[in-house]
Amino acid sequence: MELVTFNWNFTEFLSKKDHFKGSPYILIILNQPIQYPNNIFHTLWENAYLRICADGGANQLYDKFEGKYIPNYIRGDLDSLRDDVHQFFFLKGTEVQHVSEQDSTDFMKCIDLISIKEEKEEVENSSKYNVLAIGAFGGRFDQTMSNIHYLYKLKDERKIYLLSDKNMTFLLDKGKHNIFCDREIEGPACGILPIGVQRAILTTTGLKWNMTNVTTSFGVMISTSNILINDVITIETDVPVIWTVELQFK
Ligand SMILES: Nc1ncnc2c1ncn2[C@@H]1O[C@H](COP(=O)(O)OP(=O)(O)OP(=O)(O)O)[C@@H](O)[C@H]1O
Ligand SMILES: Cc1ncc(C[n+]2csc(CCO)c2C)c(N)n1
Repeated sequence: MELVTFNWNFTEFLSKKDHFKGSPYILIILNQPIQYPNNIFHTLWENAYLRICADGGANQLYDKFEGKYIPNYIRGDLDSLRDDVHQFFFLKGTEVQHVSEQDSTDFMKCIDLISIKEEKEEVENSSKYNVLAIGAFGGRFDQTMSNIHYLYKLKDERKIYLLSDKNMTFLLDKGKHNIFCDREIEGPACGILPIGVQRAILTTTGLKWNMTNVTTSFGVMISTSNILINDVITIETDVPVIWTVELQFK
């Protein structure tokens, strides 16, 4: 059977607003310090169709930029959102949504909001918004793993890019992938992680250590500390795996 081909181009999100031709995306700000250079954050913010803070993500936005950027929504169980930040953004017109349910994270609650809006706007399945979630990796390993878990849960729904200032990560579903890299920003280090699967059979091009029908599996062999050597990386996988690449903003 013909394998599905997917194309990925993260750096299109970094083109200046007037030149942005990528698919529309929604920016979710998670609760980790915002450490991008200001111009990079500004571009990610400006290019986004909507901006949502997951609970304490609003504290990070407020502390870093002192109210220069006003999100459309703050959503979560609101156990991390500070009162002063709540009050400030509320008065500036942000819609603050309290969802008390304790079986999904604030990140997932933000994705739920996107689905609710898409349903209302009658967005077709093929045009669902991509998501760029910043602050996805950091102190707590359970939070980091939960963010990755949602890549699996939502893989048939939309493209989700998990970001920190040092990493960019997304899920490669079963099939063929062309990953277009801007090596001024992405790499050199990268990895392909067979998380959530027994094993993955991988074939790659564009890496220093390529694989041809290699079985990778935790406890046996996984490809980490690999190196980008082309601007286009191709990866074929028989099951979903995680692609991760380091970022360097100069
Ligand atoms: N240390 C971390 N590493 C990675 N992601 C994080 C971390 N801390 C928070 N996040 C992300 O930010 C979101 C909002 O986090 P926040 O700290 O405001 O709420 P929380 O109550 O600790 O988390 P939750 O209720 O979602 O479990 C989380 O859902 C998660 O996706
Ligand atoms: C088996 C199981 N483990 C942990 C939690 C707790 N939990 C999961 S997500 C979340 C965050 C809510 O903002 C919390 C508290 C649960 N419900 N079920």
